Amino acid sequence: MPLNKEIQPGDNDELTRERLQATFDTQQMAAALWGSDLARKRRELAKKVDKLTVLHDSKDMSFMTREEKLSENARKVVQMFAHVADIVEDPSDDAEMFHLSSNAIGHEGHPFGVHFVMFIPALKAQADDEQREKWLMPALGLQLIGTYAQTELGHGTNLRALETMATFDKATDEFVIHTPTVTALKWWPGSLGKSSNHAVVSANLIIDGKSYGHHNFMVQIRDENTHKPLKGITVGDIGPKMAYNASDNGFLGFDHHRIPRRNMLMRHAKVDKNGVYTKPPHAKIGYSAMVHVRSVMIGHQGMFLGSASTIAIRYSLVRRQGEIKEGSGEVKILDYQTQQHRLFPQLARAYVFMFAGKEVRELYQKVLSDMEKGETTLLADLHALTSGLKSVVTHLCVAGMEQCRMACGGHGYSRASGIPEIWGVAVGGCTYEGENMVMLLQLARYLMKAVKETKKGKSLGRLVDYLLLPQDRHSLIGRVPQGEYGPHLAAFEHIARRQIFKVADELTKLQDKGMSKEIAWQKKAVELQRAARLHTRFYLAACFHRKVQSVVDGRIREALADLYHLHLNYELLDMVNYALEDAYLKADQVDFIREDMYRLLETIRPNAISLVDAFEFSDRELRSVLGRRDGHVYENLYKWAKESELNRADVLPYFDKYLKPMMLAARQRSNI
Ligand SMILES: CCCCCCC/C=C/C(=O)SCCNC(=O)CCNC(=O)[C@H](O)C(C)(C)COP(=O)(O)OP(=O)(O)OC[C@H]1O[C@@H](n2cnc3c(N)ncnc32)[C@H](O)[C@@H]1OP(=O)(O)O
Ligand SMILES: Cc1cc2nc3c(=O)[nH]c(=O)nc-3n(C[C@H](O)[C@H](O)[C@H](O)COP(=O)(O)OP(=O)(O)OC[C@H]3O[C@@H](n4cnc5c(N)ncnc54)[C@H](O)[C@@H]3O)c2cc1C
Repeated sequence: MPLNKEIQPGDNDELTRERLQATFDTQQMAAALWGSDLARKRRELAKKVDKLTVLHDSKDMSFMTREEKLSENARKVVQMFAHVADIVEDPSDDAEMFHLSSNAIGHEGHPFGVHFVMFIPALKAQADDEQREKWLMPALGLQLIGTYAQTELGHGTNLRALETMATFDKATDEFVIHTPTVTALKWWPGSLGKSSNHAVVSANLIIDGKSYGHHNFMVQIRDENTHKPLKGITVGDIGPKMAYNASDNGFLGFDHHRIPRRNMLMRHAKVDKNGVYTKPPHAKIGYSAMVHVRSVMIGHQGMFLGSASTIAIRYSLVRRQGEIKEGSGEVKILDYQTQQHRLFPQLARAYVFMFAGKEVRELYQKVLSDMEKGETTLLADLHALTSGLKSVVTHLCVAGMEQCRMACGGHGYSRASGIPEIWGVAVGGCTYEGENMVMLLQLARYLMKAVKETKKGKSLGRLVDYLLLPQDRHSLIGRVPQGEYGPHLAAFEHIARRQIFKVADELTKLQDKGMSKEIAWQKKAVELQRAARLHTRFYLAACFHRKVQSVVDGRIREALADLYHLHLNYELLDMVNYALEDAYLKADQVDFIREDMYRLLETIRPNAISLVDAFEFSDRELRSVLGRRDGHVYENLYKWAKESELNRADVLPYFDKYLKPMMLAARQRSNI
């Protein structure tokens, strides 16, 4: 029995030979990646979706208009819910449902795109028991379609400047929701434009002329039967985007639209019928739906990068181009060192992002259950961690995916590769749920507070305990036996700690000279976001370490350790300037890291296909001609191109309309 479980009769021989070299069992590696239970469920789920033709794409989405895409994904999402009980074991398991959705629908969006990821989490965390009964149950039962309407045309980041008003009218026991200016129009909410009939709307709470800041309100926006906007509501689609075009991101305006007082989500903050306001236990508890998405998107981004790596690595084993030794025949492009250097670090990142995604989800669940009891101590840690991870992971993912695309040459640029669409979806993550730079500065704020605590000999939290440790002056990389690469991990720690203390000292110096805290912060903002990035990259490396240590099976641990060690080398070289600044690393140590990285590229090469097969992405979910499991790329690229709408006739009307008359006239002129 081959260790790589993806081998099937009829596959491209090149890929089969590659798969036979696996040093580990791909299903066991899948269990390490997803957890054994989820890995099994994913496998069974993909088989079931294969059999259910109602869940299959009616044609390649690349050849559809936006309206066709919306309609196609509405059809499939309805079929998905109709069959959900036969396909998944636990419909309340986000991971299983995400896998079902990737297989059946893909990543271009659908009418329930924000319903499950924000609308329901907002209700779970912020609605009181009576409100949960009224909206959460119907929302879970698909009796309504919800979205999360916070961002406005004029403001997305600075939530304190949101303009939408919710003015309490004591006489009628209602809130009057109003959009006072064009910049106050809600702008961007997913599935708002044409699909949703309910929205959790962020608006400034105003009681007796006093503003209490923005709070969340449940607003029905469309009639449940006719789907027409309700009186006082203007709603529509904001138009095409870079990608994600099966989602109708929308705009929304209110003209003194009235809702009952009890439509304010009142688990934490409350307004009674006399207009008496009760503060929530934590000022930012109303931000929980954002924190929810930030926590799930880490793993999702890892999967996007994993998909792009799968496509590029499989294709690089099918594609032959050029000779390494003259006369010995063309080589697979993955045999070029440059190709391995381009792709294997992306593969390693995909693995660690998925591991980090799992860790951060566990922390989110813990904070959520604490919040249920009114306990909010860990909220700041979770906010700091998710802010940093969200920013670093999305940034590295899209940079990595772009490497994957370029590594596929011309065919990578074709939508047939599947990479342009997932790249377009992933890059949205750099902006949504808090623009990356802004969120890095949120983490930096936490790190600066942590430095203050450290100076008192205390730790602000588990994530910053390392700030209390003394700083080594010189790295031991290459000076002691490699072992588990402890000195490498220590270098990540050193670089992060040094940058964090350095910028904290610089801030203090500026303030000591009389500069205000805010202006000093501005002067050091670039250095602050660097500190946040380095801290997060250390967290990721440490997370990879924890994962490798936890694996019991020797073959899996060895293959995973190769990826981990490559990750350490590659990332350290990427930020080596920080280690050279204080001579922590010497030039010969940098050479040592480079040479070890090249050695690891060669070690990983025979396992490359098995490491991507272990993600167990089905062909249906990859939606890529280049990344097909069976490796039959060329004949299918030709088949795919023939589907292009431009090939419906040999001659298209624009030829007769424009080109032919021009050429005729040119010929006539030349005959004169
Ligand atoms: C998975 C696929 C999904 C695809 C669908 C995608 C759907 C996308 C949806 C969206 O994009 S919804 C809209 C998301 N919008 C944002 O993310 C807005 C970003 N802005 C903010 O989050 C905040 O405004 C801010 C940048 C965090 C700043 O907030 P604010 O000005 O109110 O606070 P500060 O003065 O900066 O900080 C005060 C204090 O509060 C702490 N804090 C801020 N946020 C949180 C939080 N979420 N949880 C806990 N604590 C928080 C902050 O750290 C400060 O603490 P101290 O330093 O004072 O202790
Ligand atoms: C695909 C997609 C889906 C979305 N879905 C939703 C949704 O469902 N619901 C919803 O409410 N919103 C949604 N959004 C909106 C999204 O949350 C906002 O676009 C995002 O929070 C950024 O806000 P902004 O657009 O106002 O950018 P801006 O804040 O205007 O940012 C522009 C630039 O200014 C910089 N900047 C801004 N403030 C600061 C600062 N304090 N310090 C330093 N630099 C700063 C930023 O870093 C950035 O470079 C979605 C957006 C996208 C792209």
